[in-house]
Amino acid sequence: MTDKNKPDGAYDPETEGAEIAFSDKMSYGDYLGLPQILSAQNPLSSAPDELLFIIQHQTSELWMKLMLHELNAARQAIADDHLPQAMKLLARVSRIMEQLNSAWDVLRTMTPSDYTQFRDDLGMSSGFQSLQYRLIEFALGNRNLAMVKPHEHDPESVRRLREELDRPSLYQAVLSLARRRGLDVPDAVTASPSSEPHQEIPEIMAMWQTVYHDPAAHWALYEVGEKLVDLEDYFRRWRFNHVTTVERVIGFKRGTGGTGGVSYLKRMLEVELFPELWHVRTAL
Ligand code: HEM
Ligand SMILES: N[C@@H](CC(=O)c1ccccc1NC=O)C(=O)O
Repeated sequence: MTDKNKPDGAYDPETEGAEIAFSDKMSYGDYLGLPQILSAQNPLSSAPDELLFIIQHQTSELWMKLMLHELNAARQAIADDHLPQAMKLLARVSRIMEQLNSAWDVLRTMTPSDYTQFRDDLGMSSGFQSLQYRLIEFALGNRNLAMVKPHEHDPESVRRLREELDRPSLYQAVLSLARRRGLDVPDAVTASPSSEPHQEIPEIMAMWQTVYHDPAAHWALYEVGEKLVDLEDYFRRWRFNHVTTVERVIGFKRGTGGTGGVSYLKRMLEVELFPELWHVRTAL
């Protein structure tokens, strides 16, 4: 731009020393891969709200990517007995869940009339087929081999899901920690990675009772236990926000993924990731 085009007093980045020549240097957009990210919104209809719908899902998937990264790091830190690091990472996971939960407030502004303009274009695609969501559930301990099936068209997704099922869940990592700290955890609970949802086990309930009866004597486990309750609390809020938004937008229609829709999502509200940590409260 020539000087005569510059209004008096306007900020001139060049004279202030700001770099302006990026043909041979890495710029903001280069580093962040923005050309790829910002060209990945491809609405199938001319409905005004389809862009909202796409961006809502894409941003959720980005936060889920970070959540998986932090959850895996937390699980490793627990296995390595690096408790302060694990606590920091789990606190971050809860903040990420808060981001995911707040995002529903944007999508809630979409009415049934807005959504029905493009719902048919979605075909049979559905969040039910979200690989990262399933990996998160598996990592936390809500494991179910049947949920791998919708990914069978994609060998890389199946590989990642199976790899996850071959690792101890976050909850199993915590229970192994409890055993290392001298608490009574039956061998069978942590002997091999589980491929089924965790069911309440009386011995684990007794173990948490010991911890919660005397927090000072078992401080590390007490802190980890509360972090898990925090995490599940946020997770439940996500499920609740989802089912409420779904009922608001499609009522009791079947889902595009083929489930009963709201009836399926309500059933998922009953899932308990860390059942003993909730049930121990009644016994205190
Ligand atoms: C208007 C918005 C939405 C509607 C109407 C909707 C509807 C549904 C329905 C009916 C299901 C059950 C599966 C099926 O049969 O399709 C489902 C599952 C799912 N949706 Fe959504 N959804 C919406 C937004 C979102 C958003 C923003 C996300 C974030 C990524 C999301 C993620 C998921 C996931 C992960 C599942 C599987 C849940 C599970 O198996 O427990 N959905 N959705
Ligand atoms: N299952 C939704 C469709 C839906 O919401 C969706 C479709 C494609 C990609 C992500 C979606 N989000 C959550 O399920 C429905 O039945 O309307």
